[in-house]
Amino acid sequence: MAVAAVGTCEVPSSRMAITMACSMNMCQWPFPCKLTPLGGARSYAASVSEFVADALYAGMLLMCFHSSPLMQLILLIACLFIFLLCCYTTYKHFTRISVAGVRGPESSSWLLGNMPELFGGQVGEAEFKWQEIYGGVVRIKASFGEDRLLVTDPKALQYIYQTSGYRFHKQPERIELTRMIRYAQIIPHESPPESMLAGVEFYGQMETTTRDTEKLCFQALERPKPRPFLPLFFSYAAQIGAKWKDIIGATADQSAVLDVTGWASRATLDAIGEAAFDYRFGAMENADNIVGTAYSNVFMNTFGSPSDASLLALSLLQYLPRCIREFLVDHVPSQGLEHIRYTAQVTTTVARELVATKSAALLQGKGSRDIMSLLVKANASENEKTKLNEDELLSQMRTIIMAGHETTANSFSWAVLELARQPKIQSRLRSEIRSMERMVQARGSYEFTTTDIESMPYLLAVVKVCSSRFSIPVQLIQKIEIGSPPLPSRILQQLQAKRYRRCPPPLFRPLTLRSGEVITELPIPKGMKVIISIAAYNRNKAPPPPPTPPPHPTPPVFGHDAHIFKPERWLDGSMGKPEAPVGAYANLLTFAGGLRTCIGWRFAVLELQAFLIELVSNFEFSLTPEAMHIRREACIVMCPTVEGERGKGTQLPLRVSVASREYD
Ligand code: HEM
Repeated sequence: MAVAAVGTCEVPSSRMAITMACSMNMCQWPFPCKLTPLGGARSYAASVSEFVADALYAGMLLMCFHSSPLMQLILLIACLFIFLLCCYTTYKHFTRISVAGVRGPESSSWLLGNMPELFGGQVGEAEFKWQEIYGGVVRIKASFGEDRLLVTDPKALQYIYQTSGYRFHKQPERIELTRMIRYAQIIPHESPPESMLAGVEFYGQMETTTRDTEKLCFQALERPKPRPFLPLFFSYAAQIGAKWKDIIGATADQSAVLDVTGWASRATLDAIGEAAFDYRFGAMENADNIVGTAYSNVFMNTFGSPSDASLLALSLLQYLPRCIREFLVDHVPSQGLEHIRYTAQVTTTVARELVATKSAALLQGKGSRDIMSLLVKANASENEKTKLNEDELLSQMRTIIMAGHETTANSFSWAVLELARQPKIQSRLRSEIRSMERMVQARGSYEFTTTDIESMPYLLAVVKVCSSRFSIPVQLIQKIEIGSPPLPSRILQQLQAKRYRRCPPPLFRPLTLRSGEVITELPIPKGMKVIISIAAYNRNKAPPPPPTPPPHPTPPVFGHDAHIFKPERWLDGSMGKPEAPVGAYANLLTFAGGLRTCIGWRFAVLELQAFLIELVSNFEFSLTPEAMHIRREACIVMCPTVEGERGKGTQLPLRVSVASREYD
């Protein structure tokens, strides 16, 4: 063994032999091998033996050269100390839960790991490939040789989102970026702990508090009666339609190339403003309005096509104390960060105006029931527990605008792109919409109700497949296992009553380790960062786990043809009842799941349905030469860009013409 050879003149050659054996994958060390920072398949054994051998060898040489007995004693103690320290770290290494045995891609860079592949390519490119080769849990490398788990296994995701949702929080470096949108003004009021993990717990607490505020927003979004959103969505879709008809009417061939994403973005900004805050941003009337302009391309500029330097900078953030992290994110001169800071400033100004107006209305007893009015009411509450401070109010507004407008706009754009690529699906959808229109008109109305929409199976299937499974707006979510969660005592009591234990997450599909061993449960160590790939889960082909005896065989996740765009999947009964349901909507992870489910998911789905009904009924979409080269740009929200024209930002140029009603 490496350590046994220490102390003889054979040390260097024995060490070299072990290192060579390891680098040639010949290492006979009985424990799972870990990639060392320098890359290549060198084992942990080699690294430790190399370090111990170097240290002891140097110590012994020094001892030989020093004649003073005191110096020799000190060196002996130092050598002993190093030896014991190495024994301890080796013991810890092999007794703590390790993910080193999980298979994953090699990384060519110790500095950046697999991050450039994950974030530099188009959405899903890397994850689809890794999922196909390695299965539902993949070990990938982050910067400085750090292991991360990329998870797409449904049962492991159930564990992360549902069973142990409180243990998984946002990562510090990602939180910094979220803070730009949401927390910027709240943090100075708190005095959080300094350590990295404690910092995460602090944010965890903040996340828990914020989720309480979100509940309030959720109530406002989920109440269908006081603010009926459907007519509002139809009216904004109709506004787009009217503008398009004007543009098309002025062309010689009665068709025009239009940037569908740009139009959808303006309409969804106005819709969220009116629905959530009872506020008119006026983006549809004025393309140059200040809020719309501030938000335009913000995701693309801030997160799109990250350079190696920015990936490295983002990784380094996690090792810095919180105050330095914040200072850097708030002040570093970078085009992307400056854009997002500007967006936050603009929204804060509008939010302040809004708070003043709503507070005045509340004082006069004219309080409305939109989200902002509910939040302002909570702000004015006598009850210290439910009281919100003004900063939190403003941050909620920023979050809702950011989370609730670009996501839906992009979702709609991807749906329309797929329809342009698949004219048969587009006409079948149009026929269903028009036949429902006739039924609505037959009862003397012009407005679709939610019940009408619910009885349009093809539309429901298209929304599920186009904009949720196939072209997901949010690519991935990163979480960190924080160990004991900072829970409110009420929830802790509930968990204790249920004898809450920490069990390893089970796996839907058994996982083959590097050693060839097959496991059905995978322990996730404390501090481990997991990456939940929404894109890859939504196209998970995993077959049912064996054995699946009749009469109730377990259905696969999305089947062997998961990469094929096929709305019929939801109509022919092939989806079955999922064995491990994960997300809130159609067993998809598009809107996350469990404790972290998007608060606006019903709102978003309804808005998408209304936009599709109105615009597909009236217009025909076809591909342009540029639309043949659309990139699925990975910038938190998946944005469309044109290959070779990424400098122009988000765009989806499609040919739009008025759909004929001749054969109706
Ligand atoms: C197609 C549209 C949408 C998609 C795909 C989507 C997706 C998501 C996802 C995946 C998350 C979880 C993020 C995480 O765990 O870190 C989330 C959170 C959230 N969503 Fe949505 N969402 C959409 C529309 C909306 C709308 C319309 C609203 C508001 C009206 C909204 C408000 C929120 C909020 C407030 C959060 C929590 C943000 C946070 O914790 O930082 N979303 N959404």
